[in-house]
Amino acid sequence: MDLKGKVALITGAAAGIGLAYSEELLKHGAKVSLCDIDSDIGEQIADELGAKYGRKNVLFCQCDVTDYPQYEEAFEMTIKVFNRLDIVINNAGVMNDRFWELEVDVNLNGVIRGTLLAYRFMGKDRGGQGGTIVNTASTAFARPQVSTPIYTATNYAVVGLTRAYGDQYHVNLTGVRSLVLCPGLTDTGLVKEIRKQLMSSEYEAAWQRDNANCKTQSSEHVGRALIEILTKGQSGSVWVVENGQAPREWRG
Ligand SMILES: NC(=O)C1=CN([C@@H]2O[C@H](COP(=O)(O)OP(=O)(O)OC[C@H]3O[C@@H](n4cnc5c(N)ncnc54)[C@H](O)[C@@H]3O)[C@@H](O)[C@H]2O)C=CC1
Ligand SMILES: CCCCCC(=O)CC\C=C/C=C/C=C/[C@@H](O)[C@@H](O)CCCC(=O)O
Repeated sequence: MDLKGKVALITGAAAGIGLAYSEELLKHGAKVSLCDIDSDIGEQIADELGAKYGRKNVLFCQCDVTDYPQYEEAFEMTIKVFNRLDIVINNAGVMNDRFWELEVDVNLNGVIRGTLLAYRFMGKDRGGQGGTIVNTASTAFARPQVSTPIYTATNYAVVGLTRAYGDQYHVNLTGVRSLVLCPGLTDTGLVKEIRKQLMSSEYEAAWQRDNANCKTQSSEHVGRALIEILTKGQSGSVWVVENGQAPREWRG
């Protein structure tokens, strides 16, 4: 896929994996709409990336993915500024099973909102030009993270959503392809104080076991993997990126 001149909207773009996706897309000539709930860091990142890759190529939209009207405004603003939309990356996520309703609202409902909006603004059946949706899930969908059952459930659901919408039936109807990228343990700010992010402090032993054989990879590695997946991923495909290795397609 030639990314030059393409426009991508990325959620959770102010930090971690979303930021790495954004920078990699800019390096490949795309324009990015950085969407994040955190406007202080978001504006700062947009300034930094704008200085590096051209101010006209970077936009920041303050947006909470749990709030449909805010999310809708981010789509409208992106299209108003860049005049097109080609790629939607539903990446914003949290990991805290103690606040499980919020976790489900961000990690699953947020992806559903972003997917419905992507079809509305890019779907050929709705007057759009078609495009690509990339969802971020986690390797926890294939190898349950025992310490965080609810976080694990949201990732299962996102993979199911992507596979169903990724079917050729929806591609024929809308001209929109859907893919899912599942990173393994990645060095970001998702875990701040693990003790407070598990449902019970007794789950800490399970957390240690969950991660015992994982090699932490950088978010830049996941960013580079996105470009490979965008180039060769068929609609409905599921991509695992873990231990700093090249992306591999998961076939069940
Ligand atoms: N770090 C890791 O080891 C892994 C992360 N993932 C997934 O990758 C995605 C990104 O996570 P990381 O970059 O690691 O986390 P991070 O915490 O570094 O970045 C997440 C970003 O999302 C934003 N965000 C949080 N709630 C939001 C909301 N309601 N609306 C809009 N933005 C919101 C945050 O402000 C932050 O900028 C998540 O979906 C996570 O589940 C998947 C597998 C492994
Ligand atoms: C085994 C399944 C891996 C699934 C990966 C996830 O989706 C959840 C990972 C969540 C957060 C990862 C954060 C990584 C942080 C690193 O900076 C590193 O500090 C982690 C250290 C682990 C620990 O504290 O024991």
